[in-house]
Amino acid sequence: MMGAHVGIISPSTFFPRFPPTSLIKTKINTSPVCSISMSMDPVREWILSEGKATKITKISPVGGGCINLASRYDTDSGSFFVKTNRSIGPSMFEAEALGLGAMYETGTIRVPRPYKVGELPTGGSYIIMEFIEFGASRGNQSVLGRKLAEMHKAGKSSKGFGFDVDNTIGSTPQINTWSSDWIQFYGEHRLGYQLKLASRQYGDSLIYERGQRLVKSIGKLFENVAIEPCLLHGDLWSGNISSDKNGEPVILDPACYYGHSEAEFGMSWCAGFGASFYNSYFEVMPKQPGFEERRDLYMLYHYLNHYNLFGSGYRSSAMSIIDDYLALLKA
Ligand SMILES: Nc1ncnc2c1ncn2[C@@H]1O[C@H](COP(=O)(O)OP(=O)(O)OP(=O)(O)O)[C@@H](O)[C@H]1O
Repeated sequence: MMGAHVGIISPSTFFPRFPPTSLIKTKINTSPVCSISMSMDPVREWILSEGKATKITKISPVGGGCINLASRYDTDSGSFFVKTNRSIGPSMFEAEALGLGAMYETGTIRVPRPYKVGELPTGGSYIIMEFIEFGASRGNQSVLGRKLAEMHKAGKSSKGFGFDVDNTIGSTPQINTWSSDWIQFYGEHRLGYQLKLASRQYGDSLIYERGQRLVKSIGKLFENVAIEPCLLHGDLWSGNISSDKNGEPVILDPACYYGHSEAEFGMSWCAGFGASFYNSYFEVMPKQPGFEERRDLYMLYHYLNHYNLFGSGYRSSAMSIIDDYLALLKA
């Protein structure tokens, strides 16, 4: 999927709101008042040109995020969701838009359609995407499981495991260098990266050494398993799962890459997936041999990330997963 699509999508255009006009050079209103305000405000400029609005009727703050400032723009052409970050360049939002775009293109689970990423004239960056009106409930677990599995099934990669850009998991860099070997990819770019970070920032040589010993032995957990790269949301926990007004599940705020489908459950300790979720998921993506034995391995990445992001409260969870595997694998 990624190989087929992202290569041809320019990060500066992503998914134009109205595809037929996407190749037509945008006609910008050049009346004196507008040209001053629009050049100072690229979000407004995009909404009033490619967004096909003639007026913005209301801008309201949207709470809930930690990293960025989020707003809803109501216009005579519908509503837009905009995130801005005053201190960092557009690469974070470009990666988010590429991830949303890749998931959107599978035509499976609902995700906001990304429209535009760019730099703010005063420094920082923005992303404009489809505004989704969320419903009251968290949505149907069984539908969520099925749609997620459909996304995993549809989102294929011809480049192996990885993604076209690096992105972030929380605020930690997530390295997505393409690899044809999942075990190498997961060992080096997921576990290995977090272990190095823990060693560097906390001087935690114990977790580093034991973790690296585990990395060398994880191959045994994948015997007789065929692993295909699947498009993953990458950070699927309850804060990134919602439902629209019709009760359809929506997933947000991804850290996408192509990986083993089971890695999607690495945040399941914060996701509240129940039996109906897994039953529906496995009807579409059958459970592979050894699934249960790999569950903690996939959680380990996220526990290590939480340790690196939030401190020692998560160290013991990560360490006990490592120790249990070292004992199981006699490593
Ligand atoms: N497309 C959307 N349409 C409407 N509301 C959205 C949309 N995307 C996100 N939201 C709402 O805006 C809030 C903030 O968005 P998000 O979580 O993406 O912010 P963030 O600061 O980038 O991320 P983080 O949660 O990692 O801090 C979310 O909690 C959600 O309620």
